[in-house]
Order: sequence, then structure tokens, then C-alpha cells
Amino acid sequence: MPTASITPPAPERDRARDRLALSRWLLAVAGMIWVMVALGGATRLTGSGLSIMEWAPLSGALPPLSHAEWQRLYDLYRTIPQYALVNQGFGLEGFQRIFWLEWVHRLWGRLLGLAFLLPFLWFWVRGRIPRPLLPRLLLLFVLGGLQGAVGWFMVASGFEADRTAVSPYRLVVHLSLALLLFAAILWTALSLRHPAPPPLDGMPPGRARALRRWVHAGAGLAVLTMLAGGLVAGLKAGLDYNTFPLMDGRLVPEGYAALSPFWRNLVANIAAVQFNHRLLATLTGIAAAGTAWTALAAGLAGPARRAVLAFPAAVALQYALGVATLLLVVPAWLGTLHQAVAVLVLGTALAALHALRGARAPRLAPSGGPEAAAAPVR
Ligand code: HEM
Repeated sequence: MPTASITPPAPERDRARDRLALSRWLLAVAGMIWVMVALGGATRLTGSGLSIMEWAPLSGALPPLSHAEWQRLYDLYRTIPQYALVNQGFGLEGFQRIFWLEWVHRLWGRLLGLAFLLPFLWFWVRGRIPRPLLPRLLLLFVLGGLQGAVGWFMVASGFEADRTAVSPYRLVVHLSLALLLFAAILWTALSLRHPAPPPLDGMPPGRARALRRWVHAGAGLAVLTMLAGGLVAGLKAGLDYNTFPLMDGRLVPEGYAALSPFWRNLVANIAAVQFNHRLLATLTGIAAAGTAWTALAAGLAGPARRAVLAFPAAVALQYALGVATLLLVVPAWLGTLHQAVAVLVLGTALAALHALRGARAPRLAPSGGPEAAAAPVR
């Protein structure tokens, strides 16, 4: 196994260059995760997710190359309830239509693994990865592999008797791990690129801390909204109550507490799950508005201003997309867009928090200087 001792440690002045190169690589990986989430949404919404009934991490990289192989996969698919209950008799052509998206989704996952592993090994062998960063990168790689396994665990739930879709809970786990990976990789990339927080010019410390609290609240609420959104998607709850803001003429739907014990409503009751998603989204919107108001009123300027204001803008867009998705009864393209923009919301929240690190601690070395380049990656 290669070690950092193969190449002598990079001289001090090269560290900033290494950090930039590492950050570019990780940003590209984060971008690929974003595409992966969008592909996952499209796969789910076009009913393609259960079309490949085998987990073959290596040999599955090749699509079926002969008629016999297509027929074999189609015959396998015909054994599951989704075929009998949803796609009965749609023929080999119909099967091929749903096959490709799932195949591309899995292929993209393999490419993502390579886009992480190969540059990682290259940087490592050349001694360009700061030592404290190594365990984090290794952990991220393991988590990425785990995500593949969780994906299969989720898909396998869709083959069970009487099921025509995957388990909503496994879907939420799969979505959560994707968001966690995206967040960790983006944060690491930002910390490599900007080891020191940007100055919060002209902002009194009290105001800066208040702003940071708003963004924190907004980011936490946005994450909860996303998890609730995963349940809405998993239970296909977007196909009911297609009015806004009322649900069946009421602000809180009548069947909110229909299940017993009560906690089951939070995860298994379509009315409650959809209402909770709307409520959390609205609270996220309020925190985002508070963020924008505080930043503008305090006259936040420079790069921190751009980073902070991008968050409320992304939330506003996502809110509007959510309402449109609901009113139009979840067309696949719009549902996919809503899922993809959720990642944008998370990304902008993290970028805003990253830009506001200076609000919680005294400033470190000036951005880009040698001391900054040697700073630990947080
Ligand atoms: C901050 C605002 C919002 C965020 C971050 C957000 C996030 C999400 C996420 C992550 C999903 C799940 C995607 C998946 O796992 O497949 C989702 C699904 C959904 N959201 Fe939102 N959402 C927001 C606002 C809204 C609003 C305001 C509405 C409607 C009133 C809405 C309606 C829906 C619907 C109907 C689905 C299910 C779509 C499907 O089946 O693909 N969302 N949302």
C-alpha cells in the first residue's frame, strides 16, 4: 500500500496549490453526486428502479449485449409483483424502456467511485494530501461504497411479495446517505479552498452571530424537510391532496392522526407525512427569509454576502418547485427537478455556514497566506 513517505512532504509554498487541486477534485465529485441524486429521482419517478434484479458491481457495468441476455433479465423481472401488478404484458420493449435509467444510475455510481478513488490514489502517492485529511477521505470512500450497498438493500425491498415499489424507509436512508456524502465532500472542498473565513466587513459581531444562527436554523430545517420529502416520495404521498395551501379544504388535513399509536402517523400516514413536509418547508422558508433580512439589514458585503444570499434564493426556488410538483400531480421531470434542487438548497446552506465561520471565532490567518495554507481542514 502506498504511503506518504514515497515522496517527501511538499514544501510549504506548494501546500496552497495542493489544497486548491484537492478542492477542485472534491468539488467535481460533489457535482457528480448531485447528478447522481437527480438520476435517482428520475429512475424512481419513471418506475425504472426495480428493473435490474441482480447486484453485480463489476459485471453489471456492461448492459445486455445479446437477445438471450435481454430475455434472461426480462424473465427475471417477470417474477416480481411489480411486473404482475403494474407492467403485465408490456413486453421486452417495455422492459427495455425502464431498464436503461436504472442501468445509467448504477453506471454513474461506478464512475463516481472511480472519480473518487483514482485521483485519491494519485494525490496520495505523490504526497499531496495533508496527513490529517487522509482518514476523512478514506472514511468518505467507505461511505460511498456503503451507499452502493444501501442502494441495493433498498431495491431488494421492492421485490418482496405484494410490493410494487421500494420501502419508503429504505428510500429515506438511501437519500440521507447521499446527502451526507454530498455535504461532507462539499464542506471538505470548501475548507481546502478557503482555510480562513472571509472577513465580514463592517458587520458588528453580534449581528454576525445572529445571522449565523438564522442560517443554522435554516440549514437544520432544510435537512428535516428533505427527510420528510423522502417519505412523501416513498409513500407516493404527492399523488394525494393536490391543492395548496389547503389539504381537502383544511389547513391541517382531517386524517392527520388517523393511525395509532400516534407516532405511526409521522412515517406511514399520507396526509400527515405530506402536511409535515409542507410545514417544515414553510419553517425553512421563514428561516431563509430571516437570513436574507438580517444579511441585507446589516449590509453584509463581499464574497460572504453572495454565499449567504444564495441560500434564501435556493429555498424560494425549491418551495415554488415543491408547490408546482404537487399541483401538477408529480410529473416525472418536475419531481426530478424538485429532488435535484434539494441538493442545491443543502449546498447553499453549507456554503453560507462556511462563509460565516468568522462569526463564531476570532479570525485566523488571512485567506491564501502560508499560515492559512497550513491550517487544518475542518
Ligand atoms: C425548503 C423547501 C423544500 C425542500 C428542501 C424539499 C425537499 C424535498 C425532497 C428532498 C424530496 C424527496 C425527493 C426524494 O427522495 O425522492 C421532496 C419531495 C416532495 N416534495 Fe418537497 N421540498 C420542499 C418544499 C416543498 C413544498 C413547499 C411542497 C408542496 C407544498 C413540496 C412537495 C413535495 C412533493 C409532492 C414531493 C414528492 C415528489 C415525488 O414523489 O417525487 N416540497 N421534497
